[in-house]
Amino acid sequence: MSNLIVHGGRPLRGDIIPSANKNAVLPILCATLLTDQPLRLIGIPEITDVKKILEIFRVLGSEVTVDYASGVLELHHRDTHFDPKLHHLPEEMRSSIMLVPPLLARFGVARLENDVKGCTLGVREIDPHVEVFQRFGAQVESSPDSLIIRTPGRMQANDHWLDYASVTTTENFVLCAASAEGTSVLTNAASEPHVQEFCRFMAMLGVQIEGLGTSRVSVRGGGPLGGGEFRFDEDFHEIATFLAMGAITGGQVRVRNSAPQQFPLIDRTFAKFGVEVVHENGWSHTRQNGPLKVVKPFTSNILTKVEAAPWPYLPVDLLPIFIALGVKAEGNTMFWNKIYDGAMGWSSELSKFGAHVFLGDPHRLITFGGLPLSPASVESPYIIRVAIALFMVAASIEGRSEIRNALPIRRAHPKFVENLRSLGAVVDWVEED
Ligand SMILES: CC(=O)N[C@H]1[C@@H](OP(=O)(O)OP(=O)(O)OC[C@H]2O[C@@H](n3ccc(=O)[nH]c3=O)[C@H](O)[C@@H]2O)O[C@H](CO)[C@@H](O)[C@@H]1O
Ligand SMILES: C=C(OP(=O)(O)O)C(=O)O
Repeated sequence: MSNLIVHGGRPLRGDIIPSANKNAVLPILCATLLTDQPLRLIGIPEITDVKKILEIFRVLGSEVTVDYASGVLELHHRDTHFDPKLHHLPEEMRSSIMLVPPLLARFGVARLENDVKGCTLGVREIDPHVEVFQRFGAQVESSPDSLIIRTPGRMQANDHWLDYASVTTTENFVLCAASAEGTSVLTNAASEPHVQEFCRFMAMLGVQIEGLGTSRVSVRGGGPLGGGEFRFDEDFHEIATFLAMGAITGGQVRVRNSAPQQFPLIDRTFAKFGVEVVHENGWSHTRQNGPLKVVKPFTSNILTKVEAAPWPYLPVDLLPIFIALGVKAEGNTMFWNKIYDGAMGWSSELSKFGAHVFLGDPHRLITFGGLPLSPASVESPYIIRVAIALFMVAASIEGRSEIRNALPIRRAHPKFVENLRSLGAVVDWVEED
């Protein structure tokens, strides 16, 4: 087990250059397998999920050259082969599911392990994915530990309407549609910034996509796919996270941010805790007047509310970070996770710091913030952003705290501890058997 030890109570200050967004990088890595032409990806982050995907590419015989220091990845899937009896896709990460369409397109068969659930946020359905594969002509067979998916011939273009705007199902639809002859249209498509970034990569490969950033995406596929060079965008999760680190510790962190147009709702959410986010000259920083305080709504008898749902709502992966601010800010806030049914169970860990939180139902949590907090040893579930939120609370409290099982952070944030140290944090990884 990897634990984070932090000696908190120090205001964090300084500049951060954010890394790429794991949830853009991973579908893009999966998509590279569609083409046998050489590719150069710039800004590849050194995170465990990336390493797992690159490892399976090597096992499949692809050429992989990566230099994390310069952030350059060269990929060439020329002599790549796949055998479902021999090759297992990476487990404990959601993105493996997006290797299925390229495997189908190139080898007519894919095998998906059962554990592609990723963070333990509650139900992570695979049925919407299976429906997409079937609509494109795939046959899906269930075995005790995996699914075997086969396409008897070429995938067939089709139209589909999702039950809900699922991020990875939208990406899987685009991946299937890229290989299917003709135009396929997806309605109720997800439109998160990482979905848009992924679609821009697909366009670079030669796929024609319309409706980027909307809930109806049209994909013209079946043509030859090329190679090329692609530079990853900055990760809005990491930008918001480091801004919040500054705010919760009473410091001020400046983060490079080339896409402030993605931030209006994120900024308004910070403002609910008395934190102003300022975007200028390609950078963002926070400003606050004294300790954090929940801003009361004008409507009488309701709580200040933070609602997370598919984009353009507040991204659900940012909710734990704002819950940390809610614990610290004087006043009461209701946090509403409209997506996951099991993403709030960790709230009992917050009480170990002396925080008062109330889990009304699996989707709704109320923080009664601003109480005196003391350092503690807390245990993170396998949820990246929760390990970070627990760290944030700990960093705001004077004394030694421990976040046990904080390893999921390494799935998404390269140099997390190094970045924190550059801001003045006293923090270390400690390994435990
Ligand atoms: C690799 C990757 O990109 N992972 C992200 C992706 O996961 P992922 O694509 O798995 O998330 P989905 O959008 O499919 O949603 C996850 C689950 O939430 C439930 N659900 C979702 C939306 C909805 O309107 N109704 C509903 O019930 C379903 O049970 C679904 O299985 O999107 C999630 C939601 O932004 C993020 O937390 C994950 O970080
Ligand atoms: C939940 C996340 O990732 P995954 O879907 O891969 O578990 C996340 O990035 O916060």
